Amino acid sequence: MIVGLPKEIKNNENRVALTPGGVAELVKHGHTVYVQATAGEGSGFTDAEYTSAGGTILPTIEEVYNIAEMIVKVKEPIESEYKLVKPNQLLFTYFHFASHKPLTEAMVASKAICLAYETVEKKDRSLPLLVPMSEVAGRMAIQKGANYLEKPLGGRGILLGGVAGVNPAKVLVLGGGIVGTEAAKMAAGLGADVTIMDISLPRLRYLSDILPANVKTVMSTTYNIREAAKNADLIIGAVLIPGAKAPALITREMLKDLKPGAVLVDVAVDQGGCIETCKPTTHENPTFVIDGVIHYCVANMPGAVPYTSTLALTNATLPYVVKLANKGWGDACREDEELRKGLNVINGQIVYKSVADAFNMSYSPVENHL
Ligand SMILES: NC(=O)C1=CN([C@@H]2O[C@H](COP(=O)(O)OP(=O)(O)OC[C@H]3O[C@@H](n4cnc5c(N)ncnc54)[C@H](O)[C@@H]3O)[C@@H](O)[C@H]2O)C=CC1
Ligand SMILES: CC(=O)C(=O)O
Ligand SMILES: [Mg+2]
Repeated sequence: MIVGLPKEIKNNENRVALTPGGVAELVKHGHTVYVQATAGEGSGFTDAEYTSAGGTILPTIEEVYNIAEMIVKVKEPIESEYKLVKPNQLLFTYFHFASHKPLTEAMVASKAICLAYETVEKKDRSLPLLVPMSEVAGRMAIQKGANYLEKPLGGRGILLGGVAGVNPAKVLVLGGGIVGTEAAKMAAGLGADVTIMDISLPRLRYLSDILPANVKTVMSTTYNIREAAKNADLIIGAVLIPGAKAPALITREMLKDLKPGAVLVDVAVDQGGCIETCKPTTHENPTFVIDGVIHYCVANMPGAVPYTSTLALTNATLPYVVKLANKGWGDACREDEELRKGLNVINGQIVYKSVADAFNMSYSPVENHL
């Protein structure tokens, strides 16, 4: 198969979807890989390394999209890329469709095959291609939150861990999945007073077992969220309903009861956010303030730490990339239920129910296309 590796063009997105090692693996299986010039630069990989791994460098993004049967990316195509996507071309990347109608409409119109990293799902319901980036973003959320709590950046001026004789900051984590667990661990490690909420009692039991004593587990209900939010210095949004738009757990109306200078980090922003006032921001301009509360809503947080994120992401994606290249998307998805769950758009039809539901668009079960 002819595989294309474009350079990411989202704001401050420094990751790349294949390392030179990944290219070598595809070449070993008989595939041809075209790499856009400087695609790996942000992650520390030179064009020469891709060439010696067996890849061919192309100067422009247009040439890469034009020649490739499968495009392997990190982030969803942005507007300038929509016109480059071809009918029957396979795109394997994060899409987060349910939070972005224009992207959904553009990919439907393109008649391409969109296989989304974030909905590839194992039998145990875990999301193997989301996990590594959620680990990164969960850990980063506390670094960012601690930073924006500093007075010169507009925050309350409280140190997460406090010091001897002074109370630590209160951190509220909404959602106890991968992002939430990593955030709670980091905040606890810094000595904060942490509360983590989830709607799953078995998950809360597990978290209560593994997390240290300065993390309390609490059932996620509107009442409990409202009470905990009033006292929180830092709130992390980390809920997910796979493929669907996130529920608004912190509403516009709750903001007036929050502490002035409190910080909200809505990691779930890529699925629309679980804080009603959240809208996507960029690494260049990451925050905005409403009612005296700082909002940090960067939709590609791991893009800022590409030396960690590119390796973590490609460790997880490469086996699936090789399988798709070896078998083609049809056979690969027929045989492999995990990959089949990743199919969101096929040839002009939405085949993932919660994406269709998010926009009241028509839905066509994936089985009709395999
Ligand atoms: N902004 C960024 O750069 C990044 C964003 N993300 C996003 O972070 C979000 C979370 O991802 P993961 O932790 O991997 O998901 P996950 O599936 O591991 O965890 C989500 C948790 O939310 C819980 N949940 C669902 N509804 C809830 C409610 N009403 N109240 C409390 N908990 C609720 C679920 O029970 C589950 O435990 C996703 O939207 C993901 O795309 C992930 C990585 C990077
Ligand atoms: C998961 C995701 O959206 C990211 O890593 O940017
Ligand atoms: Mg994202």
